[in-house]
Amino acid sequence: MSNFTRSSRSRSRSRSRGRSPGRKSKASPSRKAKQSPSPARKPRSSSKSRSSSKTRAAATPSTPTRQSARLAEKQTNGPEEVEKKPEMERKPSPARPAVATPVADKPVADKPVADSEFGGPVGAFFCIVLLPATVYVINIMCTEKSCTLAIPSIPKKLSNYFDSKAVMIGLGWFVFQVVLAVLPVGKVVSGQPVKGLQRLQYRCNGFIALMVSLVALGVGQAYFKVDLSTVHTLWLQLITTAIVFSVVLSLVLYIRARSAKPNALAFAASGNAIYDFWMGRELNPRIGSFDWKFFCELRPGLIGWVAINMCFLAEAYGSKSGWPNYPLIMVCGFQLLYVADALWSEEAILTTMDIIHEGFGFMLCFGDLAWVPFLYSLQPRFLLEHPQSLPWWALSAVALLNMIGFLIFRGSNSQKNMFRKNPYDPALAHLESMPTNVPGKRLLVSGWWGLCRHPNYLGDLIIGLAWSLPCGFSSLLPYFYPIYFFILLVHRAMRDDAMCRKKYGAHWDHYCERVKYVIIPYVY
Ligand SMILES: NC(=O)C1=CN([C@@H]2O[C@H](COP(=O)(O)OP(=O)(O)OC[C@H]3O[C@@H](n4cnc5c(N)ncnc54)[C@H](OP(=O)(O)O)[C@@H]3O)[C@@H](O)[C@H]2O)C=CC1
Ligand SMILES: CC(C)=CCC[C@@H](C)[C@H]1CC=C2C3=C(CC[C@@]21C)[C@@]1(C)CC[C@H](O)C(C)(C)[C@@H]1CC3
Repeated sequence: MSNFTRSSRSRSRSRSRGRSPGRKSKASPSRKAKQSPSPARKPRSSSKSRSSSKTRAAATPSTPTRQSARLAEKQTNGPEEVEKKPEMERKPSPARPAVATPVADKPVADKPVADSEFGGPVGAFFCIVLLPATVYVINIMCTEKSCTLAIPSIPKKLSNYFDSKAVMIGLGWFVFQVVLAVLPVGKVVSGQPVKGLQRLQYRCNGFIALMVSLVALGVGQAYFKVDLSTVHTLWLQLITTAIVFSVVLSLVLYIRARSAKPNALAFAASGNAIYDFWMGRELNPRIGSFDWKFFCELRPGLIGWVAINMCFLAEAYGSKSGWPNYPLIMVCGFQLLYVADALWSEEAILTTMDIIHEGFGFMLCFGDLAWVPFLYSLQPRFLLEHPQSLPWWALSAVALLNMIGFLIFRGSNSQKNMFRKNPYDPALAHLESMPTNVPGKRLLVSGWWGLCRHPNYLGDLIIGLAWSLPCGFSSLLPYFYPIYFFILLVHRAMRDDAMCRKKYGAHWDHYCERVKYVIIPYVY
């Protein structure tokens, strides 16, 4: 047993002994459910918090003075610091020691960070050049003729890359998605408070947009004889359209952000043109209530990815070669589930790093509009061009793997989202959490979030593997997604760790001691 755990137990015991029955009843669940204060409530100074502060101050060697301990208590025991369970009902809780963290740290998240992420401006420059090149290279390496890691024969004619029809399809799709997004249907949801500004409002009608888009595709093909295989035929030309469009949009956003107010700027805004173009200078660029980042993250690219898969399915069905292509049907089904779920739980994205922290620059713009639709559909395209036959037991095992990944992914994302929206949600009453120095922000330390610090990444990685396995093992390229995704998520976990350490200071270190593993319990 670590020192940490041992000391936590003894502290919990000493707290329990000193509590009177009266205090116990004060904290009874029914009473608390009634109290269930909103996150905006003013801090209370209850006898309970006074008694815990004594324990805290005593158990905190690094607390400089009693006065600072009292100040810290005020800071820590904000309105959201009410415990989820009455003290006496709790088992000695390993989450307790976090209360006894050094208390001098303040939230510093609003300060701009140095231009150090992604290797600074130089790293950003290489990302801007190399990532679009990767989209081309992977898609040129994996074609109908062959799909290997060998150096590809590169199409040389300009018409292989540019086509006016592809431009019309790309722009038409984008405008169609804008129209669906601004329709006054679907609920309006408040985002998280960021940078001390008012919560922004977001219209969530993504699931409706997905349904309308899929119906439009079906109707287009059935009644207007739209040839859906055009998407496959103009593949490289569509990629160019998406990349050029994302460059233009990022440039417009960058220029616009030069006149943005300081508090509208992203945390990473540094003043360096290349770095800011990559990371995004403005946090939430908007025209009226239309939010570019929220829109691009979930609509044109994500729905476009599913639409592309549907075009591949229609083509496979039409050509009859290798039909019924069960692996293709299965992977398209998995990916449809993933996207439909993202749009069904659209408001959950409001508590993600992208919406809260990232600016909207080339990284997200290109990632959303080009990287996602044209690389995440690699497995379905591979299966269309190279049909595989898998035994039923292999297909069943892959389906099971996808479901396990999905349960972890959705379960953990929903748990965190519910907790961030309302820490007093009765559905979360069984979970433990620990306070931080940021008023209103506790950290979950049990349930999914007690297993590791990024259970949602774990689920997502399992899902990613399940998308590639039906492609068999004849080529490594269909495994590009899980390999890239693992690197992305490990890097993302490191970035998130740095941001949270900045924000929560020593409380974050205590949290990391409590929840030791990053993504894979007992491994990493
Ligand atoms: N398919 C794809 O290409 C990609 C998918 N994703 C998926 O998107 C989802 C969101 O990812 P991402 O935004 O990176 O990460 P998270 O949704 O995990 O958000 C991280 C934030 O959650 C909060 N948090 C962390 N730990 C806790 C805790 N114990 N209790 C409560 N809040 C906590 C912190 O913010 P705070 O405390 O400020 O609230 C932290 O900054 C994931 O499921 C990921 O797999 C991500 C990238 C790419
Ligand atoms: C290499 C490169 C260009 C990186 C850009 C990263 C982006 C591709 C991803 C950053 C975060 C993303 C998320 C999703 C898609 C990929 C990007 C944009 C997401 C919308 C997928 C669906 C999920 O359910 C999600 C909503 C949780 C997720 C949010 C993050």
